[in-house]
Amino acid sequence: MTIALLQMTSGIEPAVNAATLTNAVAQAAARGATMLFTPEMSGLIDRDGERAARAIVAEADDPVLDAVRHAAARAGLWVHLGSLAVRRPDGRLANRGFVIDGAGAVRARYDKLHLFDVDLPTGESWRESASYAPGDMAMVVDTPVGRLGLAICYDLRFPDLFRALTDAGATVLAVPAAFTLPTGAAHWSLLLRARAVEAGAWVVAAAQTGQHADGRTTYGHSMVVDPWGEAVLDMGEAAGLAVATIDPARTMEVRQRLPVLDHRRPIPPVGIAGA
Ligand SMILES: O=C(O)CNC(=O)[C@H](CS)NC(=O)CCC(=O)C(=O)O
Repeated sequence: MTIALLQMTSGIEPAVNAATLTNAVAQAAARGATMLFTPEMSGLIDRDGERAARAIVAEADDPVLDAVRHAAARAGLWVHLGSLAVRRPDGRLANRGFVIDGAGAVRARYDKLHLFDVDLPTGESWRESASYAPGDMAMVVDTPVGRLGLAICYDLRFPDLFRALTDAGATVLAVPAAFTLPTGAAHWSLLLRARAVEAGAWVVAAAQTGQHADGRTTYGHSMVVDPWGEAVLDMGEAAGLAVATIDPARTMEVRQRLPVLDHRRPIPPVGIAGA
């Protein structure tokens, strides 16, 4: 099964990002892919809050979602649109991922659960929760590549979410991202490989990369990790499209060889000695 990943340097103009996405859909189909994966915030990367607020609309009015759905239908390709910023009915924003089928229909949505409120030693400071509301539901969805568990970026640091997705039958875990440079260099591949090994599942992580028009820099290194923890694709820093092969039989083989999912135990109460 061939999948495609789009590594992007999304900018501040949704129409330009939409064109990159629709081109990638056509290219991925031409290269024989069954499904395309795109990064977090594919449709807009803009840290200018006022300008972004004008560009971010309700899901039903989102021009990027509309363009990608039509492209998917034209190509007969499934697409995981890693995320878009959308305005919720209550006025707050959601960082929302979409799984779109080969007829252009939205099969699943997922609103990022863990919001990135972090101060880095470099002086970079993020307060995602100032504008975004967290989701209230985790999600798996059946796709041609298997049962797909949905996560977004900073979610990668919370293994409980991935455990829940695995318990719900996920055999492929999607982690679209826009990682920072320092945290990417220190933790990105480590955490992706750990999630794959713990779950005995494929991890597909399409990422933002490079210097964005809003001034930020992202880490890149979109990856596919197999259920044994081996990185079968690492896209480095250049933007563009790559393909990889997902073998569902490999999941079963690894889960049989090392049946950690069957060996789980309810964790008994934790004693605190010396207290
Ligand atoms: O808001 C946008 O425009 C795009 N979204 C992001 O950049 C998000 C939220 S600020 N970034 C992360 O979650 C980085 C996590 C990370 O780097 C880590 O966990 O180390």
